[in-house]
Amino acid sequence: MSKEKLIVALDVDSQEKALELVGELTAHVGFFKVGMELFYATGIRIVQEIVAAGAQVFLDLKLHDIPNTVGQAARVLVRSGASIINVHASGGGAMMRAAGTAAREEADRLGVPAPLVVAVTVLTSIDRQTYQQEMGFTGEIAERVRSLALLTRASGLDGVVCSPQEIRLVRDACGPDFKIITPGIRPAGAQLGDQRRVMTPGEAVRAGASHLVVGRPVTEAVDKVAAVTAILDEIKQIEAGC
Ligand SMILES: O=c1ccn([C@@H]2O[C@H](COP(=O)(O)O)[C@@H](O)[C@H]2O)c(=O)[nH]1
Repeated sequence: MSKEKLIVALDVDSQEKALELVGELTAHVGFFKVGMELFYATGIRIVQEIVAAGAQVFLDLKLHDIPNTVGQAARVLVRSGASIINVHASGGGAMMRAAGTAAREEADRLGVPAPLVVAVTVLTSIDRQTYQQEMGFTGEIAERVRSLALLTRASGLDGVVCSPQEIRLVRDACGPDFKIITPGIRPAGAQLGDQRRVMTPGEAVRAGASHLVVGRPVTEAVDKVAAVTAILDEIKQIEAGC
């Protein structure tokens, strides 16, 4: 269970570096995230290679454009074999419906399982001050995450990306089957970097996350296997009810 719960973010700039990380971690990790840096450097082939190596891929490109453009892009991304693709919820309901419909249609056409399509709510790097003073919102981040999660569900998508600090409110609002994918995961004592709304792996699992996304705490560790093992042990302890 914990092997699928943890998604390691491959934030590197070449196929060689990505496949080296996959090779090193694959005995422990069943899910990897391909984001903009790696995708722009390598294209869709890197996703196909990781899938061929036996792991699942969250293709984190955060599509955000007019509905037709996002729908057509989602159609192409389904051909990669990714298990999860995503859009920005702030693109609106029509855009999200276009992504979901296109992904299901293309998967049907190819005779493959449709990927989960999820929507990013408020980036985990944004804190209250940035949200209100720079971005000009008057309410709380949690309120916006809740309303975007409800819009995501109403638009027929499978779940959201949010910070671990909003897991419980999204779970309460959207129900037990809604996927909640949380970056902003930092083991106790780890560097925050640019992340602002964070929790530890154990806290996020206890709050009800479907998947945890972890990048630098693993990929920048001297002993990456030890870093992953420590996170998995923390997840397992919570799952076992300790
Ligand atoms: O709100 C968001 C959405 C996506 N991300 C992505 O997750 C990883 C986190 O990496 P760390 O090194 O563990 O900070 C990264 O690829 C982001 O693009 C996010 O952090 N927050």
